[in-house]
Formats: sequence, structure tokens, C-alpha cells
Amino acid sequence: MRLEKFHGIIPAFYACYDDQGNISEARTKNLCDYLYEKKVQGVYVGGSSGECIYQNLEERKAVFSYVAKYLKGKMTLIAHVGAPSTRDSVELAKHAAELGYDALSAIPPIYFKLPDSAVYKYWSEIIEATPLDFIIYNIPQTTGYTLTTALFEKLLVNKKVIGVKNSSMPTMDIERFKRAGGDDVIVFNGPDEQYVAGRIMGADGGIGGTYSAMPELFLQANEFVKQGKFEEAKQIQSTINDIIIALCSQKGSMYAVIKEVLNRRGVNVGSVRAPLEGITNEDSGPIDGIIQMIDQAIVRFCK
Ligand SMILES: CC(=O)N[C@H](C=O)[C@@H](O)[C@H](O)[C@H](O)CO
Ligand SMILES: CC(=O)C(=O)O
Repeated sequence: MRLEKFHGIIPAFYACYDDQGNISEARTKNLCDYLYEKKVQGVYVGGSSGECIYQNLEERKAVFSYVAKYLKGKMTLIAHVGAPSTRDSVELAKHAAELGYDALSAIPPIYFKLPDSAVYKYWSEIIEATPLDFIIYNIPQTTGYTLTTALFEKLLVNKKVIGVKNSSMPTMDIERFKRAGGDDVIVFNGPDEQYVAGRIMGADGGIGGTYSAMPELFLQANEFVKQGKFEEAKQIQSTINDIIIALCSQKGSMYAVIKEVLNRRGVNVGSVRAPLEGITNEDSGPIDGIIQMIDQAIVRFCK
């Protein structure tokens, strides 16, 4: 099936910076190699977790190029091309298409609150710019815009629209989008804290900001759901949530903490770009504790 390549665990790719805070090809390769080795289904490049909002067009294009260079043909590649203007989004979309990405995705327009007509036009112009499949990104808590099933259905008339990455918290939204789209549409679970619930409510896979911190656990959660082992799925989700809460409870931002987890595992990806806050000395001990939590969970749940 054409959409099979989107099922499974798709980590949101992180921005990989050098020590001066510039995009680093070598460190981008580190993360590519790591995720390839973990056998994830694909990567979602340049989204929230990719800190796209803090990067200029040239930097975003460079990240698309580096990831394609190291992962094309090895896994599914999704390019997030949402940008403040339609013009920039279209430019990014064309670049990703030239690089051979499998699909595009975009948040709705941000900053000004625009009517559905403008949002529809924004997404449609990106979709029309390339032959690639398109995944709508619904993330109301950061964009302030909520996708309705009515607009979703209207967008689905275009066969290039293959689904939605839903990051709103009610899992019922996943069920409604799946209901509207049916089998021909992919719904991705957004909130990692309810991956298992999202799958049970109809999500075909997941795209998540914390997957790369613990890919083994999300791959195992996916297996438990597929095998109908719901008690085990519930337990691994609960353990994952303890870890996510710990990742979010430090002085540094969640992404800075996750990147430090990776750095300490030998996968150097640098830190975050301001205004996101980096880790502090105080975070050092707790980060060792988080690594232990992850390792213990892998021993407990993964064979
Ligand atoms: C609001 C937000 O960024 N949501 C991400 C994407 O859906 C999630 O993957 C989170 O990073 C994750 O659930 C941790 O809170
Ligand atoms: C899934 C996520 O966190 C992102 O948009 O990058």
C-alpha cells in the first residue's frame, strides 16, 4: 500500500548545531546515523523539534539537504515547510521535492489569526507547488489555530493530501479525523504522552518530539499496540510519561535536555538556539538520572 511507509514510529528530527550555534552537517549526520541504527520508520525534518521557527530559509534548506544526503533511500523522509509567508513555504517545498522527500507537511499560518479561507489557500498553494504528498499539521497549542473536520474534509478532496499529524490533546480529534478520512488517510499521533491512546483511537502511526530520546521504547509501544497487548502498552506509556515529565522538569528546555541525553550517549548534536534555554550545571545530575530511567525501561520492556 502506498501509505504503508508512513506507518510506525517517525521521530521529529532535531536541529543539530556546532559549538557556535550554526547548523552542523557533521552533527546532523550523527543524528541520522543514530536513528538509522535504531530502525525507526522515518524522520520528520524541520518541525517544532527542528526549531524551524528560529532558522532562516537557507539554514532550513541546508538541513533538508543534509538529512536527504544521509538518509534518502534508507527511511521515509517528511519535510516540514511551514513558514510565516506562503512564499517562503513554497520555496522550501520546492527544495524538499527536488531532494526527493516522500512528503511535505506544514503548520497553518502563524501570528495573525486568519480565517479558514486564508488557511485553506496557504496549504493549497504549498500543495500545488510540488507533486509531493502532503500532511496537514494540526497543533493548536502553539499556532492558536484549530483544524476543523470540515476544513480537513475540504482539503482531502485534493488527493495529494494524505493525512494529518494531530497534536491537539483530545484523542477524540484523532478518531474524528480518521473517521473523516477513512482507510486512505494517515492520521499521526502528535502528543507523545498519549501515543498508545492515540493509536487505539485510530492513529496509524506517530510523529513525536521525544522519540529520539528513547526510540526503543516507542518502537516497543508500537509493537505492543500492534499485537493487542494493551496491558503492556499501558505500562510502557506510563513509564514513557515519567521520562517525559523528567525531561520537561529541568532548568534547560526539553530539547536542550534531550540533546544532552544524546550527547552523553556519544551522539553529539549540540545544544539549542536562543530563546530556547540550554542546560545548566544544576541539570547535569538529573540528566544522568533520566538516562538511567530510559535504560532501565529498555531492560524492562524491550527484548
Ligand atoms: C506541542 C508539541 O510540541 N508537540 C509535539 C508534537 O506533536 C510532541 O511530540 C511533544 O514534543 C511531546 O509530546 C512532548 O511534550
Ligand atoms: C513532532 C514535533 O515535535 C515537531 O513538529 O517537530
